[in-house]
Amino acid sequence: MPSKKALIRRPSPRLAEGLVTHVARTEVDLDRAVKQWEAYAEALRTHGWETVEVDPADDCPDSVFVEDTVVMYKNVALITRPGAQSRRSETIAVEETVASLGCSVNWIWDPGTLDGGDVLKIGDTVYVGRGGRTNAAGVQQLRAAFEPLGARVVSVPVSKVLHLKSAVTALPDGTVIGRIPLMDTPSLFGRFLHVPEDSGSHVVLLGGHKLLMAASAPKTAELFADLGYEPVVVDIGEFEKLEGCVTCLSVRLRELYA
Ligand SMILES: NC(=O)NCCC[C@H](N)C(=O)O
Repeated sequence: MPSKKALIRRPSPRLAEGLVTHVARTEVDLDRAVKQWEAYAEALRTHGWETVEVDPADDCPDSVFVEDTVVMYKNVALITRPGAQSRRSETIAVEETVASLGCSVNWIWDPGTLDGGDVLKIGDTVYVGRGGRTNAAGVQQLRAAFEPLGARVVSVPVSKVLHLKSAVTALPDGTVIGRIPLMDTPSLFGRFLHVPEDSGSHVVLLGGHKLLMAASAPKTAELFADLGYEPVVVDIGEFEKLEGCVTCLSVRLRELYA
């Protein structure tokens, strides 16, 4: 049965210590970040999503990026084993939350590593980025978890950005959107639309024609509006300083049976 729940996680007081890999570190304003996170959560609720807060992990600077800790396929929650050691304990409370919501739970095990930001689902095709955070064993374990449920798993090399979804996401009709210079192998994706801004590559599908997008991509928002979509714009500038994007701040649970 379709559900509209979205996991979110309050920023840690140590957010400013979050990892940076492909960008230079700039100072993060925690108060502003908390306000941006609250507005992000409000945007989800305004557009019909019930937000479910995972207990905060105050000692984990990157815990607000909850997407990296769990991948949903149907009603199965695959608890990840994040590629960055400092993020491993983030999964504990996430597992408790998804189990309490009635998900079936599965896990990525050592030696596998996988970040949810590397997983892009388009219908039953599950693209997985093999890059800085997700290794070959993680890809194999993802296949083993989801292919028996009907998924077709396509692995994609990622070397230029943090995660696969730092470079590409998809519109409701399945068109992949992104920036060719950020992609290792654009030819792996079928229908592709090049967007004018790096952060325009990221959309969260809110339902219908609504796309949650970052305020830092105004030209892309204009392009999508012109294509008949309805951009819902949020300022996530403090999270972008840590290589976060709109996708990584929530996990939508659409097929719960509870
Ligand atoms: N899925 C995502 O895009 N996650 C962003 C994670 C950013 C965090 N600073 C990290 O490096 O892990």
